Amino acid sequence: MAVKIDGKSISSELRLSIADEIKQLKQKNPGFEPRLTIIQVGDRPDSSVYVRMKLKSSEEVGIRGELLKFPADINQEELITEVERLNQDPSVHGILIQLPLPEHLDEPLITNKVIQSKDIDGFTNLNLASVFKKSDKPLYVPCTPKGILYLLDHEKVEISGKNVVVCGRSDIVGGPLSKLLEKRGGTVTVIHSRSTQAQKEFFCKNADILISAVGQVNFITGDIIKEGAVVIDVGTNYVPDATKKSGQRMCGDVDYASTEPKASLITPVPGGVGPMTVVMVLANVLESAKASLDSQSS
Ligand SMILES: Nc1nc2c(c(=O)[nH]1)N[C@@H](CN(C=O)c1ccc(C(=O)N[C@@H](CCC(=O)O)C(=O)O)cc1)CN2
Repeated sequence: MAVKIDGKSISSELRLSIADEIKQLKQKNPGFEPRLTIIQVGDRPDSSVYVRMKLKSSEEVGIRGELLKFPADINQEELITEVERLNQDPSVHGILIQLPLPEHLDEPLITNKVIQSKDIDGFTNLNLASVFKKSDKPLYVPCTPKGILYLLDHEKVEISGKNVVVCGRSDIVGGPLSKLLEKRGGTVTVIHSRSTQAQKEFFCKNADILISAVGQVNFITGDIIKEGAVVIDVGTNYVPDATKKSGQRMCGDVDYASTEPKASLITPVPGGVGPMTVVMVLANVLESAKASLDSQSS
């Protein structure tokens, strides 16, 4: 039986320590006020949930969080003008563009408009380049990969020398995460939409650490994992559930029932990686606000 990695309680501990640090910085530096601006375009219910969680957590730790919400049909130039305005505002330390954006908007182009010092999601080309450069360190590690690395370190999981499989190659999770794990000494294989079933099974069966971020229910089942593997589930999928008021239930990519008995450590969904993503937004905003404080005093 696996030990469950409790992302909810680990993120709560970290949130408390962030709150404590902000409180002390405010005492020493009157006027210090970390500030996060979130841009949401449209009304996707899942995005609204994540945005609310980020704003609520910001408030809890002493970060001033605010939401700029735009209609789904906003014109691209208007949105870019807003980002550029926030880039120029010295009181804003973090700019977060909630993804996904509506189809007509060029997501890579828009996320890349955020000035690097406020790119607390870590999605700009400059920041991602430093994730991929062997000897470089990114200014901000993207929040979900940062949360996963924190969980692995918290549970004292050795990465160096291990077979690590990352399922998914998105710009938000799989892409940066696979590189960060490789930088930490893991031998990393990426499984993606063009991988064959045979490749998927072969590599997963040999994985000491298996991370799934594909957004597909039951993508990982117990029969394709190695005995004792560490399994990290990044999936946020919804399946119909008549017992729930909403008529649906959240689940990950991993079939928990068949995987948990073989794994050594496993993250649940909900309550695993998701809460870590939110707390890492706070951690990155705090880093940005501290950097701006340092630049004022030097
Ligand atoms: N600009 C960004 N957009 C998106 C990101 C991101 O990192 N930056 N990631 C995802 C969604 N996401 C954050 O925005 C996110 C997903 C899930 C959770 C979470 O805590 N989930 C809970 C369950 C929540 C629920 O009840 O619905 C859990 O897993 O326990 C937080 C953030 C895409 N967009």
